[in-house]
Amino acid sequence: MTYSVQFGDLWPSIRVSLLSEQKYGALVNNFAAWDHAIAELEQLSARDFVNEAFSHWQLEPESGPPAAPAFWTYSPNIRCFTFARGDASRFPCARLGSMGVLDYYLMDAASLLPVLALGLQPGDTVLDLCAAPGGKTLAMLQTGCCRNLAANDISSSRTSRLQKVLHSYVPQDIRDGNRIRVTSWDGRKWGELEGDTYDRVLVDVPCTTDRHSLHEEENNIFQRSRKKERQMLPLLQVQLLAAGLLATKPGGYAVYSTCSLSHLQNEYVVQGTIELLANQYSIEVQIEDLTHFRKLFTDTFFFFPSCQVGELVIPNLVANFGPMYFCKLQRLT
Ligand SMILES: C[S@@+](CC[C@H](N)C(=O)[O-])C[C@H]1O[C@@H](n2cnc3c(N)ncnc32)[C@H](O)[C@@H]1O
Repeated sequence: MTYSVQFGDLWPSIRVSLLSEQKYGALVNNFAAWDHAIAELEQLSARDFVNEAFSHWQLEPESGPPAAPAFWTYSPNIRCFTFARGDASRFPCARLGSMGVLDYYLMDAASLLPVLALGLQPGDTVLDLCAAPGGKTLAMLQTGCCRNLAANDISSSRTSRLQKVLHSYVPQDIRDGNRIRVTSWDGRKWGELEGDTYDRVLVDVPCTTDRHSLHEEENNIFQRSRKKERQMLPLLQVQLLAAGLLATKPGGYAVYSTCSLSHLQNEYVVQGTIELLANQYSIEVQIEDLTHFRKLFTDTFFFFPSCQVGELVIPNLVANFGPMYFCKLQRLT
């Protein structure tokens, strides 16, 4: 009922897509023999939507981002293969390669957009505040940009899943070095723990996980017994985003993301947090315009056309990715 009001004519199509099988992307593991993985994925007629979008932009700059430097603010070295629109093929399971790690990671391709938007640069110190099970952490590691990466999640069982993902995809010498730190703390306290510390912060918050909630009975967030928790979600999201921004260095960037369609959990949280930081901490935060980003990936995803801040990928039967909301913020002071 809420979403039919929020999305109007678009809702029936979003709804039927949410109820249908979702599409995946295969994130190529640069720590494996990636050339083999790419050859295999190309044989399946999948395409690397990230690099295809960038090459298309270079050939036709007038349809791409307004100025060349904007291009380089995307996180580099990420390769993710998807099947074309309308092609509902599935990827085979990832295989263990000669380097002892799996060759690709299957995830909702829209989940890469927050990582691409974060715009990692070589030598960055990075915080992933709500990291488990670790798809986005792995994507950030693929960029080769992280001088240090702190991956945190309050749930110890989910943190174990994150450790397993790292174990399966990242070689031991990189895991054992002091570049990756995995913790299981309450992210809401991060501003007090490590204020003004990180160049880039990802705040991929707990939400109503709309697609998942439609298909999974167990521990469903829409159960009557979890009503209070559900009502408190926007507050928790504001607290986590505020902590993420406090942990960001002045001049650094944070990306807020959810896999919910709800404006209450998306745009309202962003706007509420900006006000909170201004009023309580006199910290100024600016929202980055991602319109060019939407244009860049318009061949792969359907975007909701009327977001006031941030971008929202909406599920569609021929490109059944998302939902994924993301908003990029720069901490100015
Ligand atoms: C959407 S999931 C993160 C998905 C992850 N970023 C990925 O790409 O695989 C949200 C996560 O937030 C965690 N979480 C919930 N409350 C938290 C808190 N107060 N501090 C840190 N993490 C929290 C949950 O345990 C959950 O794993």
